Amino acid sequence: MAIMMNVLVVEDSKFFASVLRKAIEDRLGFRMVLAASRADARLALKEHKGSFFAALVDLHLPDSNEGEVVDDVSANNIPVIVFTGDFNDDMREMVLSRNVVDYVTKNNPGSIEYVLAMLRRLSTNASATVLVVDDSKTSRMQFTRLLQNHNFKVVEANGGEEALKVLAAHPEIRLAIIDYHMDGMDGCRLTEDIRKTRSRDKMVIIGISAYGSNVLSARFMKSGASDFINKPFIPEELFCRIYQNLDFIDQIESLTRVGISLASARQEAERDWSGDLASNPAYYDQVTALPNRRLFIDRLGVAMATARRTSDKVALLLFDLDLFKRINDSLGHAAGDGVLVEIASRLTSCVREGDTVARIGGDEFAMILPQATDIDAVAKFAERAVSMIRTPFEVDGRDLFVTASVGGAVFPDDGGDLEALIQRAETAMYRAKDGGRDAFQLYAPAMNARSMELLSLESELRRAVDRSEFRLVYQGKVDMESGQLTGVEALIRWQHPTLGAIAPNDFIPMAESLGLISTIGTWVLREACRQAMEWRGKGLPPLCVSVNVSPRQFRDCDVAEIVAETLATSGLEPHNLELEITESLLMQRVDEVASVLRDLRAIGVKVSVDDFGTGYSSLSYLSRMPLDALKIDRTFVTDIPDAEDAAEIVGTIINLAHSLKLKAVAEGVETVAQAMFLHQKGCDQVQGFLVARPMAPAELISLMDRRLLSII
Ligand SMILES: Nc1nc2c(ncn2[C@@H]2O[C@@H]3COP(=O)(O)O[C@H]4[C@@H](O)[C@H](n5cnc6c(=O)[nH]c(N)nc65)O[C@@H]4COP(=O)(O)O[C@H]3[C@H]2O)c(=O)[nH]1
Repeated sequence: MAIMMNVLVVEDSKFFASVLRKAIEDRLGFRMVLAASRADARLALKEHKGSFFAALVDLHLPDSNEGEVVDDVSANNIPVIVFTGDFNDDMREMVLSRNVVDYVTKNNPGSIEYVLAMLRRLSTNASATVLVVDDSKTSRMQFTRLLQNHNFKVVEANGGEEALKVLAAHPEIRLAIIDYHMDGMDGCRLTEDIRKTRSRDKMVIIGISAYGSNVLSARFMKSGASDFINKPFIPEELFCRIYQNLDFIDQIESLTRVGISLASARQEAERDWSGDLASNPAYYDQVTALPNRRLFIDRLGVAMATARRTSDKVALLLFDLDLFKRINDSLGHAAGDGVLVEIASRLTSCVREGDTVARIGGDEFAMILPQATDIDAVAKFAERAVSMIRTPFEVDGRDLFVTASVGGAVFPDDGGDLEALIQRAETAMYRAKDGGRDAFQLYAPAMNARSMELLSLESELRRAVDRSEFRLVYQGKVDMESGQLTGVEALIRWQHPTLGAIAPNDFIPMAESLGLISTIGTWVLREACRQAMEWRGKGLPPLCVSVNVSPRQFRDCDVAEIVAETLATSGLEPHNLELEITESLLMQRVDEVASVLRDLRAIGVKVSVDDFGTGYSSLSYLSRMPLDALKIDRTFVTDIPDAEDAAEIVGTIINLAHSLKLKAVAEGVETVAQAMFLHQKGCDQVQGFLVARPMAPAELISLMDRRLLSII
């Protein structure tokens, strides 16, 4: 079917409309259909149904609220670029929550050029087909939705074998996104098989995995993948990689058209860029101008080969920024990019000539230090780098604190080949994270056994759901005035057949990235409500039971509906159920989340914000959300009463909660001194080892009529 190259422009300024018409029609040769109001836009969508490949939408229109036209256009499956005057934070959040392709501020220099480049890209996408290979239907659907937002045509395959058949039937496919973990043929095998077909040597293949990023990335690249992304990722990262790779292949294709072979075309393309190497998107990250993952793998290979000849050592350091996603979620991607640029410049400033600093993933950096004979010096250097990252810096007028977990491994002592060395450095990095983050850890052989265990956990986690290997423990919450139990928090444990009880921090992130969290979360909710009713059946007083709900559950299923259904089935009164949500959820897709929270409030269920203080909540959002309590994060409670900063923060959160008419709950209370400080500051409830450890349901019964805390 021929694609009509029409662009819908919803714009009430005659000046901008005429500038855009000139640019879109004269320079790009597309037809522009203008609508000066929401009413006009609706008419145009009806009259020209199916003919728009993109829409440019101004948010300030005489007859609509911000966002309404975006919704009208998106409902017709047309990719939207928001093109508007000044943006404030609320508008940015609103736009991002609607999955628009991008937003552009009209008066910025170069904004028209940028819009034209995007329209050109969207028109090309309209004829480009992408293959998504994943054996999880939810993941496939998510990729498809994202790609269709950018105008790509998408075909899906449920596994390796099906993918090969689809490729044979669709020669037009230019790009494949392939998950690593699939039953039968894994993603790397599939990539190898695809590359064996001559006609597919120029296809872009992007490998995806939820776990074990750097080792797998090396494996994927060796199998012939063009790039690799770690799940979870932000859509911007995915599209940045897709476009960089498609652009690179376009350059190669234009060279091969004039008779140059693929290998020499690659060299040619590199030479072409050599004047300004750092802007070559195939090898350099476009945000920080550092070498990207592809060039990093290449340089590490060269450093190791050289060291093998000269009997030298090479140190590899992997940096993972702690909780970086929160900065992106809360402050926006521009602030996130600012942080990355600053970190890149700090890391670059401390290396010697011949060392490599690379950005190898969304929040991952790497350093290659050749001739690293003195391991103590490497460790000292890495610790200095960790403390440099920790120094606060200003982004958009705010002071931000970023920390990194760093793992190091040395060639050839810790690993004799690329894959092994990366895997060891990564294992050490995870150990630094597990140990409390903001630290450097050098690889030690004993770590490997644990990391191999965790890798194999992934497939077992899928099976654990069917085999009912989960159980819940309950931790009491105590009222500060009466000292009595007021409620319990349900905490999940995975009872692994050989490894024993596994803590949630070791598998919940994995469950989230594997798309299993909704199934697990629904089980937790049902089991907690059932348990609450069982206690009641034994004649115990009613207790409010709290359940953690991960942000992914809000995205993947209708939480309010599941809650209503569970309450109806179990018979638990709504006011005896509380959902604990994360602070970062409040900052994502604000309107959608607020509406689910309102539905929950209408049912009568309570909602509290967990780990409060670790994100960057905006007060305006907080006051708009129907909430019941703020739970002060354990990291602050640990440091009270002695550390002044923590004491101040805790006091402020308690006051904030009270001024928003919410309860303040402190978690992780371990000492009497902490409890006394919290009481003095007016905290309403406490939870922590001081009053009760998480325990099995039968044990909890003994606490129910005891005074658990006595402050005065
Ligand atoms: N050091 C110290 N620790 C204390 C103290 N009091 C409580 N804790 C621990 O702090 C965590 C409190 O839960 P959370 O902040 O909601 O943090 C939870 C929650 O975010 C998540 N989680 C647990 N169960 C579920 C679940 O069913 N669904 C989801 N989505 N997440 C869950 O995993 C996190 C960790 O859970 P746990 O390992 O059970 O760890 C629990 C608890 O055992 C104390 O005085 N000192």
